[in-house]
Amino acid sequence: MTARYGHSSVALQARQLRCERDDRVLFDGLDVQVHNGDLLQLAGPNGAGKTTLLRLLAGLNRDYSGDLLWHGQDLYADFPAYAAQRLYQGHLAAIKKALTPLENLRWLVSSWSVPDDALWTALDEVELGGYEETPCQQLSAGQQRRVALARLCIAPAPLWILDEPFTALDKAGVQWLEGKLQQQVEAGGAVVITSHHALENIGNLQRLELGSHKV
Ligand SMILES: Nc1ncnc2c1ncn2[C@@H]1O[C@H](COP(=O)(O)OP(=O)(O)OP(=O)(O)O)[C@@H](O)[C@H]1O
Repeated sequence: MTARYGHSSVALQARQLRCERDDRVLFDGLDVQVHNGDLLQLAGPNGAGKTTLLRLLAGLNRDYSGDLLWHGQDLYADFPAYAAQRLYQGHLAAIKKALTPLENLRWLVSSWSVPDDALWTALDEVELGGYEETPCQQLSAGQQRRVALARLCIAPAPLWILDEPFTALDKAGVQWLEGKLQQQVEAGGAVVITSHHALENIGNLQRLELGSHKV
């Protein structure tokens, strides 16, 4: 199929990355390469540094040494341009509970020009048809997660950085999300993900095990 996001070059790269937390070295000398069309799963025990690494890669934390590059350029050389290319979903759904799914989604995709009818279609795709204008505090945990994930349907970001996105999803939701990940890599997009969910069925899977560094 034609790759929406271009040929298979190195998209995101970490070189000799080091990060410490409270005098504990989480990783040191870490080299990571994510190509267009790759799905990189970060693995490792609780506290190994998976979320920390995702936040570094997303540009949400600058407490590191080493290099972080997006298509060969430092992440911070033109950070707004990088931020518009990557979609970050933290381990919490991180939606505003007083707002409706429609209002949340409008805010979540505000970096991109997404017409309102696409928001309705996305909410329908995540089985929230009929709940579009219900305050999110009245939705279940899985439905709230679906609100956050609905942006995967519409945000034209070539890089997805996802922290435990399967949390709270039911079987149908898990299948839907697996399908979205597959579509993203087939379209030449890249995904970096932490998940305890098996992702072996998705193409171009790579795994990076964290947690080998001691104090
Ligand atoms: N803001 C912070 N300040 C100090 N220490 C932190 C901070 N954030 C994380 N840590 C520490 O860094 C280590 C790595 O945390 P992190 O959340 O990256 O691990 P993780 O691999 O994602 O774990 P889990 O599987 O439990 O989600 C932990 O020991 C944690 O206590």
